[in-house]
Amino acid sequence: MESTILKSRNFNASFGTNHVVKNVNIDIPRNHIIAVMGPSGCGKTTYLRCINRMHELIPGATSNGEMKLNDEDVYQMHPIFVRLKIGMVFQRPNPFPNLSIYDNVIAGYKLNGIKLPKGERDGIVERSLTKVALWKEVKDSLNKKGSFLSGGQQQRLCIARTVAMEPEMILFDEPTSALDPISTSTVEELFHELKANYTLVIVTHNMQQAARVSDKTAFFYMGELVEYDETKIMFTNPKDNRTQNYITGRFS
Ligand SMILES: Nc1ncnc2c1ncn2[C@@H]1O[C@H](COP(=O)(O)OP(=O)(O)OP(=O)(O)O)[C@@H](O)[C@H]1O
Repeated sequence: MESTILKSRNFNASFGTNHVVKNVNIDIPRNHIIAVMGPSGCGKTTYLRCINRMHELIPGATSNGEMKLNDEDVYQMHPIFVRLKIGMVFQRPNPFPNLSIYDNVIAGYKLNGIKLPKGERDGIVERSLTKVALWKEVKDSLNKKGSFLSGGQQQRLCIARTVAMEPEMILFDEPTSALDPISTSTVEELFHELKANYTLVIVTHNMQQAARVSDKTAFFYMGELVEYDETKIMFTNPKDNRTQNYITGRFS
């Protein structure tokens, strides 16, 4: 049976007096891919950053409402623990430029002061790079800097860095918008493989991508979650006129 991993109730977020996420109610099922789409400035990224408590890092940013991971209140947990359980991958691949590929994968452990025996570290590096289909490409150059890789490989390295921490959910903020079409399709294929072990929430401006990769789609408009349904339904038979207008390109 489908179980809910993340639940928001009446969730709001603001920057000072600018109320940008309004009363969002959503249930995200485990091991699903959720696409979040909507016009520029509608609060997609802000909502994503509320899920793993990154929003509060911005001075003047506030939020309220319920956000539960496996029925535990995310806002009662230690934020570092939340960010380990709910990893994030950004628009531009951001490997640490001075670290080797190997050290990039285990960077989360080092940053959190977690010391692991060499054998365990080696295992994590190999498993994480294998999960993102990068192991074969880089296994003989693990000591090279991550910045030597192509853009698409760098993004997969960033995903490996997130996966290495064994999160339950991974949030992606326009993860392929800086990539060429071939790298984009490699990353999209990867989403399907990652779904077996993780729940993915992907903010994307690319409607074709949302249609190709996601199980469910959430449409945001002016801070509200206007519609949230099976992706097939969202793209063929949306219930709200605003969703209909957006997917037919009447506004962007
Ligand atoms: N750091 C910030 N400080 C103040 N206001 C911000 C900040 N980041 C975003 N905003 C404002 O919050 C609103 C929502 O922005 P957000 O980035 O969440 O939208 P978005 O839907 O992700 O947009 P885009 O698709 O363009 O990335 C916008 O009005 C934006 O100007």
